[in-house]
Amino acid sequence: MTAVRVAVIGADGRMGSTVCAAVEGADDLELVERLDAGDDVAALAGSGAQVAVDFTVPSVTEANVHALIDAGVHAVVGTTGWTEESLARVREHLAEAGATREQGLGVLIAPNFALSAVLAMSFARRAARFFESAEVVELHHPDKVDAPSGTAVTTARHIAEGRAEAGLGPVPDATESQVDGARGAIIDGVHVHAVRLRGLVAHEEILLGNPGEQLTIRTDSFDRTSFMPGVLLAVREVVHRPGLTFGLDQVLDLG
Ligand SMILES: NC(=O)C1=CN([C@@H]2O[C@H](COP(=O)(O)OP(=O)(O)OC[C@H]3O[C@@H](n4cnc5c(N)ncnc54)[C@H](O)[C@@H]3O)[C@@H](O)[C@H]2O)C=CC1
Ligand SMILES: O=C(O)C1=N[C@H](C(=O)O)C[C@H](O)C1
Repeated sequence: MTAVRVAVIGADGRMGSTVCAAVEGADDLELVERLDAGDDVAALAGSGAQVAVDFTVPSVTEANVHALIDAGVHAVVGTTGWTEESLARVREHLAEAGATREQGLGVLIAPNFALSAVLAMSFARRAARFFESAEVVELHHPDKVDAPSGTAVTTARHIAEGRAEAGLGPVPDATESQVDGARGAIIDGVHVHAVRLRGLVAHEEILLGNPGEQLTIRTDSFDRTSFMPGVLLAVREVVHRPGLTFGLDQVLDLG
């Protein structure tokens, strides 16, 4: 068995360092490069790396992915901050690169690699059509630089899709006046609230309400090792998935 050669970008960070340890602990993977701020991603072209894992910051991750496509290296990305527009640019770049390569390149971007979070998002999507109200509360460590979390943004979008397919209108809300931000961010019509608290890692509650009842879907990552099985699965899968894959649910066949 030949090991898949892996590079990690953001290797000095909380997630990147955990990914390096996980790759080193996997018999079928080999850690060949650790990159962090100031290193040249384009140099991976000659490094022998087959897959690069990016856990950096929202402001640089898209540029890293384009550099990886140019370098002919598959990408697994956990960094947040992706929009419909930035995803479309990656899709287009991959299509261009694929046309000139025998086997197309794969990019797999997932807002959350923890199984509990992936399932929570999937359950929320399925439950959304049955409830009049839906709100998302995400809770994270205070060193996180973006809010709301990528997971919460994706969860809100899934809920909005489920509601739209069922023909549900806006969530009920009689608020006429508020202190700025009191009702959270509104993403596709779904209110999203962000808590930052020392001691937390990554948590989310999805609240779904009807007259006289509530469904709460909660996911907790108490430790960054919770993301590692998903990251390693993505590394093994991305080489067989040309084009852009968004969300680990696609790999797990959750729909
Ligand atoms: N998809 C998922 O399951 C998860 C996603 N995340 C996301 O991953 C990202 C990183 O999170 P953390 O590791 O907690 O952050 P962190 O701040 O601990 O690590 C980021 C690392 O990226 C490095 N970096 C910054 N600019 C760079 C550049 N241009 N090139 C290379 N490296 C660069 C920093 O020096 C730092 O070492 C965030 O967007 C976070 O939301 C975090 C946990 C799980
Ligand atoms: O910054 C983090 O820590 C996390 N970021 C991701 C997000 O924004 O959704 C995933 C997880 O919530 C941890």
